Amino acid sequence: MAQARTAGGMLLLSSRNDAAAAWEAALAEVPKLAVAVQTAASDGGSRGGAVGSKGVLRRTLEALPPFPLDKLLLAAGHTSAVQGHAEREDGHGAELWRAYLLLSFLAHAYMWCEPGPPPALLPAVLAVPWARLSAAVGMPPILTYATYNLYNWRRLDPTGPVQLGNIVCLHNFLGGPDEEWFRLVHVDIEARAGPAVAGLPRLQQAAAQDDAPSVLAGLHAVSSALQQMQGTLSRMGEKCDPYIYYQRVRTPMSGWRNNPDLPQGLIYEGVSDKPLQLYGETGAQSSVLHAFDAALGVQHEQVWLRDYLDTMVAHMPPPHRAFLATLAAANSNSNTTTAAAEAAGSSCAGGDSGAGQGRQQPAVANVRSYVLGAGGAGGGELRDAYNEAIAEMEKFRSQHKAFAYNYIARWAKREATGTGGSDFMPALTGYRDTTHQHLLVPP
Ligand code: HEM
Repeated sequence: MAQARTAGGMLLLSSRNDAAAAWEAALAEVPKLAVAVQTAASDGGSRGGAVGSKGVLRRTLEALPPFPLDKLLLAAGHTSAVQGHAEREDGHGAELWRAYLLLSFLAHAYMWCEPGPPPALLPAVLAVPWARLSAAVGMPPILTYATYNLYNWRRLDPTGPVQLGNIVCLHNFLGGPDEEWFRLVHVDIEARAGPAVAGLPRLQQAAAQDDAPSVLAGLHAVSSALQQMQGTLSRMGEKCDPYIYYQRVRTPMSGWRNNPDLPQGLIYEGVSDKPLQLYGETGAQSSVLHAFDAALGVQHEQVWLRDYLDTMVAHMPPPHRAFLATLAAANSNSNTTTAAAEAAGSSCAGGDSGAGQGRQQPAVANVRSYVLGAGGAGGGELRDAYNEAIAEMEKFRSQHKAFAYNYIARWAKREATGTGGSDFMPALTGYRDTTHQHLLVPP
């Protein structure tokens, strides 16, 4: 997670020039403009709710000065030197990520924060800089889990922990406790998962070295993280009401692929005459469950389930993708391999960012194969620890599926898709059941 980048980036962009300051001001104003639009509509004002109609929010965004993109891209090299950590972590400057977040929020506000059907075209003033920034940071031009959650929070007490009670969001669409809490629960879950995720390469190395105590420790860390994640998820209802979530919180996260409101997709004016179809923001773009799947050798055999998760990986920051590729590569060979750790070179979760640059990597192995092959009493202990981790992952997926039902499916009048565009109830059942099928039975 990259709090420093986002908070620091906000100041950098605002102070760059008047145009940048105008864009930052618009972002801060989104919740106000969204309410103003709705008030006008209910008063019988300018908003009739017809396709393409424009209220004060859309008009304000269209009137923004050209986004100072070229200056930003030119300055990125200089910024990278200043923001050394951000440059190493993402391969791009903090300011570019800040601008990508800003454009993502404003584009989704333009699309979804006025009542009525969404427009079929995103105007060039938003579409062109958004598309160019997306390319610059290696992400798709759509709101992602990274911009919605991972780079969108700060601590109240900067010396305190990253946990509910000490974190707040930087930006909102409509605002209010339900939206804020929904997002912060995700951030807390990422923080609970972080240490175990960071330990996964070491777990695969321990398997390669036949270091059973370290494999046990790594598996216990995964179980413990998943238990804590369930604890946080169980708190969702404290401040995020299912009905408010369904009616208000979820809409701005939506995309334009497999979305009945935009069946053709969305035209990005000045970018492409053909509509683009892209999935919206979803927890499926968090690397945590993907990483646990990869490290424990959980494979989603059904093509449609696997394809969806693979597509979600393309919505993650490049270092997260590389980290997942590294973990998965260890599974392609049931013997040890060093190539795996060289595949991508850096970790999303605090790993050595200098990895893969000419240094020989420690051998890694498929953890599931290692546990399967371990005999004797030690083998039983390893199998129990592996099964506990799988069982906790199944519990998390089960609990999460219940939330998806309570917060979406039970309110939906027509067949609902998730904000990430999936046919989610069968999909979430499939992910849970596949996890269960990976429990090892005693020989
Ligand atoms: C009220 C709370 C939540 C709801 C309603 C919800 C809804 C959904 C839906 C509908 C999907 C299917 C993909 C899509 O089309 O969007 C999904 C997938 C997913 N969500 Fe959530 N989600 C919630 C909270 C969370 C949280 C807190 C996390 C933690 C990171 C999370 C992680 C995931 C993951 C990992 C997937 C992919 C499926 C899997 O690997 O099992 N979700 N979610």
